Amino acid sequence: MRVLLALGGNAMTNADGRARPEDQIEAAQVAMAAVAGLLEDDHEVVITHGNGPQVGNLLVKNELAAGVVPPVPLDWCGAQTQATLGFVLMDALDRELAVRGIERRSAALVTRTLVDADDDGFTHPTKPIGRHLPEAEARVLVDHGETWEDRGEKGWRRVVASPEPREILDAPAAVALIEAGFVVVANGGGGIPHVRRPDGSLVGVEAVIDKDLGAALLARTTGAEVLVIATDVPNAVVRWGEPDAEPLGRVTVDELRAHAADGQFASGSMGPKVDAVCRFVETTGGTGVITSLDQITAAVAGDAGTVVVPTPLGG
Ligand SMILES: NC(=O)OP(=O)(O)O
Repeated sequence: MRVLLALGGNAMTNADGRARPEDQIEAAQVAMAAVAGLLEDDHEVVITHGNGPQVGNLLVKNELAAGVVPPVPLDWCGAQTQATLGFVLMDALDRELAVRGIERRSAALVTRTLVDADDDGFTHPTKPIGRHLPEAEARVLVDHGETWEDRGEKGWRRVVASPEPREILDAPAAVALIEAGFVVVANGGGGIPHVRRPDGSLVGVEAVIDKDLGAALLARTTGAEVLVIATDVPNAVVRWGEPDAEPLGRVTVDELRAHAADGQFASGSMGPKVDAVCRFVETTGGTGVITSLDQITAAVAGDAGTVVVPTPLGG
């Protein structure tokens, strides 16, 4: 089967959310063990990844160095994260494949994604990026024109525009590489957001696309049969944090949509993951999976994780 694996920002940092190079290399190694497991089971694997921590760190570097070297816009920062995380993932996969004696080549594709210039996301920033700060420090940055919001016990986090992904512009290149046998890393950070000008040309815009929604579109566009959203918990859970909390196993897409409508999944964390797998299942009839990295091979076999399937006719 062709499997699209979406790695969250947390899968590319250490347990405290730190994104030093060594943290990212170590986290990538864990993720690529899961990919190698899927390859051993004869699946084709396409990988995408988040970039929230990394793109936020690049913006901070921009600000600190502004008087010395020219700052670059947010779409440039997103492109830089695709390149950096792409090579880190490829190196980690090569190491894992060598240990297991598997021969497979990989490629990381700088990928542009089309968004609408008048998307509400440009006027209502929702995408959390970068580090958490205490409220007092965040409010100083708000006074300088940035948008920050309270993200709970970890503190405040900057939020930026996050328009809806409409088209993976470079999907044909990804498909060509997949068909040629490559393990492809594509559409990192949801893709580099672009709009089409009235004359038909493309231009990058300052935003960060939700990588789960980008993953759902990439999975559909590349003909994946399974979309796996890897996160830090083995299942989506209803009544999270309550004594009768219930991890969801196999559910229909209508059942999962009903839980979402009931407010069971937090926006900015489990909410977009649930929305992404539902979109994928609804538009393709394929299977959506939400699970942790260590459960991925079992989840793709239907034996672990939250496995979302089409609602039967009349169901
Ligand atoms: N772009 C994006 O959604 O990144 P994270 O998953 O790391 O937040």
